[in-house]
Amino acid sequence: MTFRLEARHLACERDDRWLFADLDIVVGAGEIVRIEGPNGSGKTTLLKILSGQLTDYQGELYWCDSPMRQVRSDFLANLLYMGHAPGVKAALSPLENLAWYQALAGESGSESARMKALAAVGLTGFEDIPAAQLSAGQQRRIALARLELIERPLWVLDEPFTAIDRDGVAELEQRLLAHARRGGSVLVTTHHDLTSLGELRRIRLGRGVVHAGQ
Ligand SMILES: Nc1ncnc2c1ncn2[C@@H]1O[C@H](COP(=O)(O)OP(=O)(O)OP(=O)(O)O)[C@@H](O)[C@H]1O
Repeated sequence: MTFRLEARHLACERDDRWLFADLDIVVGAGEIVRIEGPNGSGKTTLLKILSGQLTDYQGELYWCDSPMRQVRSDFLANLLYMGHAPGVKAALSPLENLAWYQALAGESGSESARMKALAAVGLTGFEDIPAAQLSAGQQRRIALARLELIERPLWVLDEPFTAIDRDGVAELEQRLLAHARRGGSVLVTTHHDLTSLGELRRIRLGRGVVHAGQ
């Protein structure tokens, strides 16, 4: 699996303030890259630009060395994006939510695969309970089950550890590591330490000042 997401001279302005400017990013197979910065520094905005959800920016995006606008559907077929809200339908059970995610991804999948994914995130026994009746951490775990269920090489994860307990954080860290070791890559924002992942590539955003680097 070889692939490469690249941003060149990326810049984005909000309310007459540059969130970042002249930002160069390359993410290749097997890499975990952490986007850092204080609240309001532009992490979510950057992830939305990199995942093709926002177009009001300057600079160029490339997927596997081709301009993004020429290969957008190929890029999206390789992307799994998780926003900072869990994106769970409250009236649906965990099993139904996973079927919904699969439908959105253009996949049908089997119930046994969905059960396995829910077991992997600690939701065995809760498969048929409406998500509205589950805790915030359990709802987040439904969303995280996507990482088990839908195979995509590039993960873009905005605060995936929110509401997750300590054991869950450790498990998710290992999941990110395993994905990178299999040749996948991860772009992640988090306020957690991620100590078990060792030295990560970091991109630091600051208030109106850009600190980009390894
Ligand atoms: N659609 C929008 N219109 C105008 N301003 C916006 C919009 N979206 C975000 N902003 C502003 O851009 C700035 C960056 O927001 P963003 O959500 O990217 O920050 P963040 O680093 O992810 O913050 P946090 O750590 O709090 O999640 C904020 O000041 C926000 O108010």
